[in-house]
Amino acid sequence: MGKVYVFDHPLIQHKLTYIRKTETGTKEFRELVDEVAALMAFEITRDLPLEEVTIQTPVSEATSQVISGKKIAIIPILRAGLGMVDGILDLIPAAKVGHVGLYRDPETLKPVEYYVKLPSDVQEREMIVVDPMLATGGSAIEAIHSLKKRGAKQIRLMCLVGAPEGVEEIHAAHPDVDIYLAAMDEKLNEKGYIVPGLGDAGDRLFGTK
Ligand SMILES: O=P(O)(O)OC[C@H]1O[C@H](OP(=O)(O)OP(=O)(O)O)[C@H](O)[C@@H]1O
Ligand SMILES: O=c1cc[nH]c(=O)[nH]1
Ligand SMILES: [Mg+2]
Repeated sequence: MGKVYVFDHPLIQHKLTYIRKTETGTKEFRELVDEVAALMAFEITRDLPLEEVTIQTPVSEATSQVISGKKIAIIPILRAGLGMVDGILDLIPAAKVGHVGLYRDPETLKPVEYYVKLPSDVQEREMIVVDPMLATGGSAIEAIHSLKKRGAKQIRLMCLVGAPEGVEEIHAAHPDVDIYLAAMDEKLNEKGYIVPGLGDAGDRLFGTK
């Protein structure tokens, strides 16, 4: 069974509060999502393997540590996942970026896939699937399924806000995938929106409503 981690760092929680607020406009919303994604990337990379190297400081020779070549790919679920990419790349500039295009049908709440483009070395990379919202879980389940179908072996899911219903569905469909959240909210409403949530992440990011 996959694990769920909720990042309780005060900076993440503070910024998330402003992301949630109705009066936060597109520009600020976008900046805050970017900043929270970077802070979450800092937390999620805690377990990256290190190796020792010998270097020369201005004073002496020293043994020091560098990240030992772990290959990472960031996979935003379009559209809203795009809002998290730049913040993560600020911390992991060598990561490759793959895209999975999905939208949730507003009537059925089922995901509809319209685009997939991944790095060619999918099998060797650790994939971090990103999307601000984990609601019913349908979109993330489909995205992860799409990655596995193309050979991905190591997959993690990073979202800003999750609903308990969606987390449960991911565990059932993909027990090998750990989930990383900035907040676990209360529930879904009758339209499949996260309560209290932050509204429609894609529309708020791109100003389409
Ligand atoms: O867990 P689920 O119930 O599947 O819902 C979550 C999905 O819904 C939103 O995308 P949306 O369909 O609004 O597409 P968009 O990002 O293009 O706005 C969100 O960004 C997730 O991808
Ligand atoms: O609350 C929700 C649920 C799905 N998609 C969103 O953007 N927000
Ligand atoms: Mg949307």
